[in-house]
Amino acid sequence: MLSQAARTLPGTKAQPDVPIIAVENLVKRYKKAEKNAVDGISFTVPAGAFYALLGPNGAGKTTAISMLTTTLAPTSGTVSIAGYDLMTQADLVRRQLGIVFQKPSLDLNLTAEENVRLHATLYGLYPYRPLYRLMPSAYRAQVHALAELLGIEESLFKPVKTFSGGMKRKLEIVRSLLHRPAVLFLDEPTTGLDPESRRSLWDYLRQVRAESGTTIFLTTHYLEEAEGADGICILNHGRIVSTGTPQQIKAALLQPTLLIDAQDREQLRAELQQKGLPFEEGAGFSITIDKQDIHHLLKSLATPLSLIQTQAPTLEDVYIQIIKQD
Ligand SMILES: Nc1ncnc2c1ncn2[C@@H]1O[C@H](COP(=O)(O)OP(=O)(O)OP(=O)(O)O)[C@@H](O)[C@H]1O
Repeated sequence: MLSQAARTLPGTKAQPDVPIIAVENLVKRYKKAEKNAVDGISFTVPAGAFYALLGPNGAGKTTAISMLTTTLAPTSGTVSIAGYDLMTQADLVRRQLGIVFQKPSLDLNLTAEENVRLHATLYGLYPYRPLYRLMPSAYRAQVHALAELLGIEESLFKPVKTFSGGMKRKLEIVRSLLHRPAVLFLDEPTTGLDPESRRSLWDYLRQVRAESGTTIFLTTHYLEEAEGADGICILNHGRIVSTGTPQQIKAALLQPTLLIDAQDREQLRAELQQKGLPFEEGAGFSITIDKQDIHHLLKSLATPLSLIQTQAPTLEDVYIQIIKQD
């Protein structure tokens, strides 16, 4: 469990019905570029949500997240985070953010705790003391609670160079949560991690959300990581090509597939052709069909079936379709 110090919610102006992130017509055109890298995107993220920004290489994700985190100036548009305006109140916005970028920025020769302490004192959160035990008790309580939350408390005093990739990521997250940000930005946080470390990182991030109410804004290439998101925004060529909950995005684009097969494939193929039903033949006959019509179709088939399966589309199926169509 978290100590009181770590549990305290961020000091933001966030209210449940007011979006914690509001982006309106955001544009970025790099110098000498012929096209906008981010081309007029608008979306909102409710406080406490888990929001995912997806898109293929070069879609504009890093450009967008860099603008939202105040490290890159927008060409035009407005962004407000926790009620503060990105253009006119960048300092206040920055205080609301925790950021974990693609490239780790840890000092490998220091221990995990020393990395955290350096960050805490650089950001003026606590006065610097040369030893952990001399640091204020509030700092020690907070570091301990966060390390426990992320499952690295036993390694706090070990040099970071002995850490696995997953542990380094977790340490960066501990560090980025120290000032109790309202929004935690994660740019492809699980790239390069093995499946087990990825899963464990997600378990811990879920816990972070549950315990602190922190909004999580993520970019990822791993579509299954976005399946559990409250909201998703898919970018391509700098524009939003789809947005909504994973269910809404899937429902709008893909219907479930019915997979059937028979000992007598020829007869089944002929029957499907006769009905004018488009199908793909592979491990069986894959038919895209309205849910209501499945029963009707099955009843009408004379060929004895050896396989009947319905397959719901994954976010990845939908994603590939969206990007192909764009
Ligand atoms: N500093 C820069 N100067 C000029 N063009 C840039 C710069 N950074 C990115 N771009 C261009 O902007 C577009 C969007 O790039 P961005 O890195 O934001 O995409 P991304 O979705 O993050 O891609 P990836 O998944 O590969 O990280 C690309 O066409 C890229 O070439």
